[in-house]
Amino acid sequence: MTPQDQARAIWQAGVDAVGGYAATELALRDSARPDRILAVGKAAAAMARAAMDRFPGTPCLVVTKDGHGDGLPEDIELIEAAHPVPDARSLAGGRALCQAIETMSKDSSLLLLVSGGASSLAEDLVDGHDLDDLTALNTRLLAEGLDITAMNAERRKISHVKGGNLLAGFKGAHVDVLAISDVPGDDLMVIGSGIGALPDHHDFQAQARIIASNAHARASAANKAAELGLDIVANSEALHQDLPTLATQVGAQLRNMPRGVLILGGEPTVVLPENPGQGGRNQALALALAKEIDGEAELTVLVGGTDGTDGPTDAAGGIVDGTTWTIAAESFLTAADSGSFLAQKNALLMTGPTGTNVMDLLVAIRT
Ligand SMILES: Nc1ncnc2c1ncn2[C@@H]1O[C@H](COP(=O)(O)OP(=O)(O)OP(=O)(O)O)[C@@H](O)[C@H]1O
Ligand SMILES: O=C(O)[C@H](O)CO
Repeated sequence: MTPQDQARAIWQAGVDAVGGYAATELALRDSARPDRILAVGKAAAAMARAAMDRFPGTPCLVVTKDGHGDGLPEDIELIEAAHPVPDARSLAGGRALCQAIETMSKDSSLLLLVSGGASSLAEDLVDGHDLDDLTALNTRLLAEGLDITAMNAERRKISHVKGGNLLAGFKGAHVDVLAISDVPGDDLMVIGSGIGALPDHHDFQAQARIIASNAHARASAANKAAELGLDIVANSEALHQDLPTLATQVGAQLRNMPRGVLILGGEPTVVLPENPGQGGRNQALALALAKEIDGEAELTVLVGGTDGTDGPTDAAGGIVDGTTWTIAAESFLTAADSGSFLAQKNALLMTGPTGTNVMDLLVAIRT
């Protein structure tokens, strides 16, 4: 196995361990049949499939990202919408979720399946705001280098579904919320801007559980590395700063690491130029790290979004080594066009939607 194959296998083991289907299936093992299933987020289709296999025939609505609902059975109602910047279908998704909840009867029970991406995919705006405001807000937030906690605090301010507002409309008896976390601290008020958060005051019985997270993925990635006979040099959720700072820090860590595997999770923040090129956080970090490890023949670094789609691209991330960087790469890095450079070098990580979303995962190997 080449170091590149090993890095791919370790990353994939991490992602597989937090698959939306398996995590939901496990979580529902002892649950009673709900009257309605609603699923929203990038992992919504996988989570809904598991719920429908467990409770066939239950009315089910999935609101997910374009292409992420492919192949869903016809008895599941599907709304696909834009991500990371919402579109009119996001408003349709938000309204459909609200309507589904508001029409539930007094003694009914709801299963709500939440995963990251929901902030963009489902929205119902408070009075005085329209789609133009929504897209402008999101475009600005995505370019400003804010972390997800700060970004989602802004998104909640104009939303009728976020911050516990969706479940505030539930007049039934019981709600079970299962969430896959793609935020630091696994806070339900931040995942999807709190679309699955419980309102401050409610009369229904409620259970809310985080069923998969970045920590789960990293633990399984580390198990895979051990299985491959590699030493774990470090395993932590450390990717939470702005990209240039992180590239410098992780770059130094990589240059100094002994033989073995380094596993890092998290979500770097990115400040974008006015007209960004083709890329995403993971591709940008991979390319910035290629510069840091230029000439280090024993190092291979894979950086990938666990959802399988990095920024507004089809790639999940990038895989680089000590030979990837060239002088020409500098202008791609500056123009936020890392994807174009990595594509030329055949260094893109392509997985397609993975059925989960637990932030980003970096796997570095020194042979
Ligand atoms: N050309 C680019 N180069 C680098 N980063 C980019 C580029 N275009 C967009 N981004 C970044 O991609 C991120 C949004 O895309 P992505 O879907 O991967 O994020 P996400 O955090 O996984 O979304 P969510 O949290 O809603 O699931 C933002 O951080 C944005 O700044
Ligand atoms: O949708 C969102 O807000 C992010 O993915 C965090 O959950």
